Amino acid sequence: MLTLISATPSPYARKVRITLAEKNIPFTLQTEVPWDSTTKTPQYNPLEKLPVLILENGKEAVYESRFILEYIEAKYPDTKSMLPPAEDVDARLFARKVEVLADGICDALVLLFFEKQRANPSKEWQARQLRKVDGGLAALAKWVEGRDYVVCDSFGLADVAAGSVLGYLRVRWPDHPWMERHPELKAYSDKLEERQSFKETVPSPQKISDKIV
Ligand SMILES: N[C@@H](CCC(=O)N[C@@H](CS(=O)(=O)O)C(=O)NCC(=O)O)C(=O)O
Repeated sequence: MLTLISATPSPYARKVRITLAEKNIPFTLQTEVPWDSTTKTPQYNPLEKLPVLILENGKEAVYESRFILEYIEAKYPDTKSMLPPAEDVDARLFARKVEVLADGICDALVLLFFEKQRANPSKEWQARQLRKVDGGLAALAKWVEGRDYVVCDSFGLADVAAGSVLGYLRVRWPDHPWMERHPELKAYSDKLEERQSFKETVPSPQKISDKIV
């Protein structure tokens, strides 16, 4: 069986958990704190990041969430596709563009999270990351406006990625004003959180024991 190394707050890992659930692909969830020395992640990913998908042989591993999702789509063709039909090239590329934007917002949020923990956090660095978060959310809000799903009016990869970053904001930045600033994003996120695959993967904070910054 597949094993997914995940962490409770991880928006990147949530994308994979949601996708495996939507495709009804069974897997074992291995929850870790990638920042602690106890993590097994480096044994499977030299970049020491999760999520990591450990394949059935227990040895080979796939890492980097975008690639894990591409791998799952390619290797499990009989499951529900998370992408528009192959002939709709532009829609498929747009879905991946939404994932790039959503992941980029997550990247800036992670950098912001750790900068705030430094002894002397840089105001300029925090401002730069927050600009990326706010700019990314504004772009996402435009794509989502008035729609239930971002691409081709059906649930797919773009919604998994967009829903994961919005769910991450709920947990990691409860005081970020994105819901007031973009009510359409809030409505969109609320609807996604009603899906079973979202309900069973709600993120939560983790306790990091090691000193990392
Ligand atoms: N681009 C990567 C980012 C993954 C990532 O940053 N994972 C974090 C955990 S979390 O932020 O998702 O909770 C990690 O393992 N960090 C450990 C490290 O960077 O050494 C992906 O999409 O998989």
